[in-house]
Amino acid sequence: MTSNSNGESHLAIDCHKLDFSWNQDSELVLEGVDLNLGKGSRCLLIGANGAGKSTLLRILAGKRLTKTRACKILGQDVFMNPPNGVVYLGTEWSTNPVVRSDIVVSEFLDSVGGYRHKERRDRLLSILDVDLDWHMHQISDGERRRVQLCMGLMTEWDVLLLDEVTVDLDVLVRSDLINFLIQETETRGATIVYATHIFDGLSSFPTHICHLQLGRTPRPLHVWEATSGVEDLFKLALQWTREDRDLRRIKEKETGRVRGPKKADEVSVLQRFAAASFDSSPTSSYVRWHRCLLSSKRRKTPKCSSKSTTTRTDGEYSIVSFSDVVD
Ligand SMILES: Nc1ncnc2c1ncn2[C@@H]1O[C@H](COP(=O)(O)OP(=O)(O)OP(=O)(O)O)[C@@H](O)[C@H]1O
Repeated sequence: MTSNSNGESHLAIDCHKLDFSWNQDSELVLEGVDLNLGKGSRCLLIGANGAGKSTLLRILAGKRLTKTRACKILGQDVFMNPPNGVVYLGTEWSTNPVVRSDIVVSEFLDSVGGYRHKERRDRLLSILDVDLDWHMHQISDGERRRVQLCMGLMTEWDVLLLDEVTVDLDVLVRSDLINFLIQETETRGATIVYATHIFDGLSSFPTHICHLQLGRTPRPLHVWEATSGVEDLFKLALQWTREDRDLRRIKEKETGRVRGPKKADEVSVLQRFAAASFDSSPTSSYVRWHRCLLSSKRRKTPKCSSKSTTTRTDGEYSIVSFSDVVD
């Protein structure tokens, strides 16, 4: 780690050869990931779906334990000794029932300390165009996102970890927010890592771009030229994501895994049933499907109204004509 004469780290984020797997015996989801960012950096995290971006951000936020102590923020271990001033904002927040309950925004923000940061809170309320009188259960997804951003950004953070949280903002609010974030890094030396697939309005945002390829960082951090346009950003992301897909296909072929449609003989009985009967009346078919499952569990053999249309295959019932099955 780079440090000054006082032993303080120059790096806001110092992640070295990070490995992570979800279970002890499962494949590594992150392997040898390196991410070193100086204070004041703004890094876009780019990679295909499933590359590990959210996992990495959550590890940096100290929300997931890793076997090795590979990640430091502001010189401190992100899990064992997490530093103050790290804010993580992810998409899962909006699905929490609490933030969809009948609570007024002003009370909600006060409950997380908004009154202590009134000046910043008021600035963010203007930027994010938030009405303090909104009720959380009566606002749109984008409006709820704005409240989340206001809540998360009210305190003076040193490191901000963003996971796709600006995609549902309207273009004006998004643009004002991006300008606010740039200002925060330039005036206070705060650092941002932002995982996104949407690059509109972001060409002036990054100082660096990190490519996360199937859980690895295959190339050094890309230094972004402030003069480059959004098309350059999009082209770069497209090129990297194509590489990711080609590599993934090679890897999957090696292990015999294939995406897309399966061969006919691999399609399960129930899938065949679903395809055959959902076209006419999905709801009643669904109900009948459940009834059949229940009756097959209860009576071992589903009862059929007319000729016997069931045969047993590997402990399951193959339903030839499902409309014949009655409760
Ligand atoms: N709770 C979990 N248990 C097991 N595997 C998981 C879990 N959550 C995610 N994964 C797997 O970890 C890998 C990385 O997921 P992650 O959500 O970090 O990807 P991502 O790059 O953020 O994707 P996206 O762009 O779609 O948001 C994926 O293969 C995913 O299937």
